[in-house]
Amino acid sequence: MFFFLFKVSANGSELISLLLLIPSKMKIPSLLLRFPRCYFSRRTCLTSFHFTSRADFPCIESLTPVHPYRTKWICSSNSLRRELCQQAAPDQQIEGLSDKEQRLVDRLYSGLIQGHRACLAEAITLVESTQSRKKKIAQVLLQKVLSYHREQEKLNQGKPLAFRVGLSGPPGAGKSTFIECFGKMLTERKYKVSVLAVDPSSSTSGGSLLGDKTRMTELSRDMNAYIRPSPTRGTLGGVTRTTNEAILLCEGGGYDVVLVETVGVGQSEFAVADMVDMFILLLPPAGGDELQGIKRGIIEMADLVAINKADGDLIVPARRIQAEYVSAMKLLRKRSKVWRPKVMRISAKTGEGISDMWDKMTEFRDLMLTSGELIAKRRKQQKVWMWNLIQENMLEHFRSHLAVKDKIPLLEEKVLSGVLSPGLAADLLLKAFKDGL
Ligand SMILES: Nc1nc2c(ncn2[C@@H]2O[C@H](COP(=O)(O)OP(=O)(O)OP(=O)(O)O)[C@@H](O)[C@H]2O)c(=O)[nH]1
Repeated sequence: MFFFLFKVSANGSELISLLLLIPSKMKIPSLLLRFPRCYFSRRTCLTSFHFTSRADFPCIESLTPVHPYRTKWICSSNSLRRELCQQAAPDQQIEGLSDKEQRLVDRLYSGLIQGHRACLAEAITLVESTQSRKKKIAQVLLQKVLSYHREQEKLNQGKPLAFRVGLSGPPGAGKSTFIECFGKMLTERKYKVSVLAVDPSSSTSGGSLLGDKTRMTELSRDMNAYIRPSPTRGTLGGVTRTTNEAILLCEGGGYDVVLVETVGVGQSEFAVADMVDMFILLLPPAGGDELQGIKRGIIEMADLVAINKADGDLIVPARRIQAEYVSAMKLLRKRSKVWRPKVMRISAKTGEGISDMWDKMTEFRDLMLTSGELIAKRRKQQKVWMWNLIQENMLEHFRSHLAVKDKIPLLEEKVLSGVLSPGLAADLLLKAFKDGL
């Protein structure tokens, strides 16, 4: 037997929340977990569900509150259960999952939004899976997390739940030292921080540049931080899919700042710039020659350039590099009406400038938010995400299609030996694919 409490607004028109009292050791009924508009956080013996409007639950139309915070017992578990069953939106209904898979989704979803790190880790592993069945389960989970997101953002007056920050820089720029220092500063200020390290090298070299366990040792022990290396299987599409989804899961897990780290010498940072609110480039105090690996385009994407290691003997070169970047960035095309990219000096080792950098970052976020640019950017990113996924899946589908699979090596060989032009080979493959559809 459960008991329900409703909290209503002063004029009675808004249902603020529904509290469901469940003994702390009792399992949350899976039916409630499945319902897309149910949100809960277990507090000792209380589990609360938040709804945005009374319209969500017509059965309480007759409720007349006398006090803004008046609570009222309203119905038994059975009547709410009936209503939940009727209201589950068709697009949210989970079809084709076995009971076991359904239980997995429910468990991960409930653990995730209650902030359990183990569930977040398991959920990210699920979205990273390449197995088609697991991919399907992951999509169901993500859909639930997305609905949760939407509702939480509504409750937050439309403001995004988390600040998504991309961080890139060449190897040795001091990224891990910076994240350790920056992350600790944020957790001390009571923020929850997650770090997703996108490491395109891990699939090809077998080793991991960013996933190294010795990096960020202090932060990884911090209960308010979550660090996750994210292998991408070498494809850009892999970065897009798994990282975007991991960001969403971290936000669902209640992380206020989601930091996405890339090495800065490949293509992945371009993909990452398309999924974050702010893109930061971390550079060592070194001149052009030493930074050859850094692509020019990356500098153009930066909202903030931080020249690291501005301490000791390196202060002078750091000042010089800062001045160089300030003038170089003046020549870049303006990407925002409210923000001009900044160049700052910091020292991840001494912590100097890190707090100022956070101030600049929040200034950026606030300006972008009030001007509407942040929301517009996120919307655009959703579209880019969709098309990147289509591109990736289409290519996979194309390569493995029976009509072309066997022809590919032969035609590639002919193109390599110069017998066939690339254009003609592509036409032949595309025709075979279309005919085989
Ligand atoms: N003087 C000084 N050294 C620093 C600073 N930040 C990092 N370092 C040093 O720079 C070296 C590289 O730092 P990391 O944090 O490992 O750099 P990274 O960018 O994560 O490098 P990868 O893991 O190779 O990508 C280490 O020896 C750090 O001690 C800084 O602010 N000042």
